[in-house]
Amino acid sequence: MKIQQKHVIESIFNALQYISYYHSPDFIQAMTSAYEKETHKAAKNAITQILINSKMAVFGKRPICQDTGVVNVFVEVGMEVTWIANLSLEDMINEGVRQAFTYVNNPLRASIVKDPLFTRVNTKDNTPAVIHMKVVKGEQLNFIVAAKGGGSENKAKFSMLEPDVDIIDWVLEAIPTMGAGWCPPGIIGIGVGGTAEKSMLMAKQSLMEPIDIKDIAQKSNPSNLEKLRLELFDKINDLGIGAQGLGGLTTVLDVKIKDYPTHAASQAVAMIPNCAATRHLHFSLDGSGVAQLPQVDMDSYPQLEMDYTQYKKIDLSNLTREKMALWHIGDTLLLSGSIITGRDVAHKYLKEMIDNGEGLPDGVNFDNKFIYYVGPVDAVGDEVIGPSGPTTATRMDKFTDMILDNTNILGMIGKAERGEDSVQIIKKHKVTYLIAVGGAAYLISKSIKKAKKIAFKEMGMEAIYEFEVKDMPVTVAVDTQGNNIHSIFKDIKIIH
Ligand SMILES: O=C(O)C[C@H](O)C(=O)O
Repeated sequence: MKIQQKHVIESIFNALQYISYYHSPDFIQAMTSAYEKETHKAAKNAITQILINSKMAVFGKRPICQDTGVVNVFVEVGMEVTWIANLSLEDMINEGVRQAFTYVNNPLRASIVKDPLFTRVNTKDNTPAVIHMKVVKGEQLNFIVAAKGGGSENKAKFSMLEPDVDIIDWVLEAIPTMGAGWCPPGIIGIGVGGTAEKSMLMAKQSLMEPIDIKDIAQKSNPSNLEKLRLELFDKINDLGIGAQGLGGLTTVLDVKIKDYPTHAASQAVAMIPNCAATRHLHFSLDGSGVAQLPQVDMDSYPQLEMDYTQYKKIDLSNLTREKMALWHIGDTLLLSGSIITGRDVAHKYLKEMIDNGEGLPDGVNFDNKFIYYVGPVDAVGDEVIGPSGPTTATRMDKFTDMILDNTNILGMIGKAERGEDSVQIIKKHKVTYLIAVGGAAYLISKSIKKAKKIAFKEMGMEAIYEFEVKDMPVTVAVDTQGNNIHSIFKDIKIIH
């Protein structure tokens, strides 16, 4: 049967919409068992939010995470496939991406910028996808469609090791340098062998496999690669990094490894983490129509609710530095009041304006406010704003002194650890750094009651908003005395 272009486009569209709000059942199962065994309070709270958020996303048919990802597609093209098409396969895939990211009922966040070295202009529809094709025997197309978050992709590692270097040592040294910006608990994908680029590709491909480490552990006769996976799984979790880097029992839900023959002189090793918003879907097209996507059994989600009794309510409109000085790391708060958003590009522009003597943009006033590092998904229907989880604060470290020296800000809200310099600046200014849970974006968005763009309005996800929040759940990560909840990373050079 001939493969029809419209079936490819529609299947890609459906797959991307589907994975924007469905975690796969293996992921839910693995995260649920991480929840059940977690004994560290802060980590358990983060996993609880991730699981509640995941279920809410299904009911709302809205993205699990505001970072709806860069689209990665792996396609196997059967040698006997024939077509009814006038676009190239690459163009068909990109058309599916365009339609999925601009779909009126569930628009996803356009995160892709072109001309990455210079203008970095947003392509507005999240194209192009990163596509890998392989020609295989047969008469069908096999697709893996993934949406990979930027925070986890940023932490990819690669080394050309000497052949006798133990990769366990390399992995255990590299993992802490990734900090928490990759939103653990997640999955670590490793590629070993081949050439430099082949190892990277294998690391990414390995992340597309189902979570099965528990099954491997039950095997009476695991292969050498499986034994290595088990050893790495235990040793990485023994590092104690935990959910969101808060210290805990589960940092990884699985460790995947792919290998390939290599040059006698080489041992290429690549590692790519996948985050708490791991999203990928596999389907085939044989010419008979659009791919049928799996039905999800909602009973596979745990019955969890937020325990608001653990939280202290904070009215931001009458918060003072004296009151804030009583907060301690690990305190869980429900924020109500006005906060201002801003992420990478906004910080860059704010710095330029301050350096030029122009001051802050009209309408932006940080006095006694928190800045929230977020790039939201656009609102749809009667939503105030789409999913709005935190972005990696570590990238904003280089702006911390600029912001604190030039505004009367009370603190920052983001995710992951701050660098030691930022912690000292936070302490000097007697402000705080709060974290929201990366991977709980839809849940967080429900605490945003008003959202108004107030600066850089044409910059899509990089615009500055004023949010009016009611009971937004956060945790104190750096307090006014400079105590740091992410002290596990204190002496580690985080690479970001
Ligand atoms: O872009 C975002 O919203 C978040 C990003 O994926 C990050 O983890 O830093």
